[in-house]
Amino acid sequence: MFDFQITAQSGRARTATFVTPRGTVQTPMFMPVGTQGTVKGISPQELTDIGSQIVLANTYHLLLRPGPELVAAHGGLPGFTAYPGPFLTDSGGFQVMSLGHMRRITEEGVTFKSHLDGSSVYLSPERSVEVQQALGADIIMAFDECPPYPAEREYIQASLERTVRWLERCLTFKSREDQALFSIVQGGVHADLRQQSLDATLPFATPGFAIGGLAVGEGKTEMYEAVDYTAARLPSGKPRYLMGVGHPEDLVAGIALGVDMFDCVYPTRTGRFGYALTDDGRVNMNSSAPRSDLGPIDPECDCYACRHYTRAYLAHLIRAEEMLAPRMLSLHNLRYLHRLVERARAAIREDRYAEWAICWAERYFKGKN
Ligand SMILES: CNc1nc2c(CCNCC3CCCC3)c3nc(N)[nH]c(=O)c3cc2[nH]1
Repeated sequence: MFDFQITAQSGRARTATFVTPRGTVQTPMFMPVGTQGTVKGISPQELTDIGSQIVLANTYHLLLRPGPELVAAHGGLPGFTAYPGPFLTDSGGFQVMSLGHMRRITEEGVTFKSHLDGSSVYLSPERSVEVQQALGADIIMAFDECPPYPAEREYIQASLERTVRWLERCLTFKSREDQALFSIVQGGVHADLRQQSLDATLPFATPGFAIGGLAVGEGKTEMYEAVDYTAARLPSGKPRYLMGVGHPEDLVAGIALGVDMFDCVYPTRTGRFGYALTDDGRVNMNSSAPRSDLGPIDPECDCYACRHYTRAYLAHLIRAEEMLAPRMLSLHNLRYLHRLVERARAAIREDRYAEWAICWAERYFKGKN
């Protein structure tokens, strides 16, 4: 179980298969985000049709509503959502950080106020693992702290040391053998703190490792430098998961640096806002130009929207505030990212990833200044 086998390599980019209890997946992969047990507006059948493999859900949100007991009563997330999985759940650490003022962090854990009704909620390494075991995901995440950006070096260092102590508590408490717990490397944008987090985290030899603490407002250069440094020092025989990333160019760059797994709300969120991803950049479907365009969003895309609808029809739906619009743009954007990583995997297998990535980027950024 959780066997990770590299099948091809091109520079630091690699393709691999990863065995989970609910299916063997191909990496590099993009994982759609289904915060509340649904990828907003997209059905499980549609997710499968567009090539989704692992879907994410969130401990924080599902703990608050409907509660882990109800999900467990369905046999876990697959029974609850009708998506067969595999599933990955985040530990709630990030969401608590992003709640800002509404939380208090101690060595024991974090107390925060529910964003739903203001009630006091408590998360700790043990409670996070307990909830994730009840939710029944195939991959669960260590309860960590993702420091805010910017943050003092001293804070980042103290935080990463606590995150390692929390990791040990997660592993001590964990009782299910059919779930892989991934540890999370922190350290902000400081190479020496990244190294300290690596030195303390690697000995736990978890089935996979995540690069955390990034995509929180630091510049792209700082993010890529931290990803470059960390990914190169994670074991090559285990999956590397870059949390919360990202835009198409971030996936292409991350794969070049040896990252295998990505998640981000971007494709679905920007789709709901009326933006469509293409190889020529992002298209604003809210503007006037698409209204008279009888072509598809992307002639090279095979998704339902691109096979059935013109840009003009979708622009009409947006202006009419019809719910099919955000659904179809989200579906297309997810398919775009799945196709992007499918093409990346093909380029890796042909050992021409660098050439493919440069060619993709030249076209993608041609329209942008
Ligand atoms: C967007 N940027 C970003 N996201 C991060 C996330 C969240 C990743 N996405 C999770 C899904 C979103 C809702 C359902 C699960 C991070 N998560 C953790 N635990 N630790 C990070 O350092 C961490 C760091 C992150 N940076």
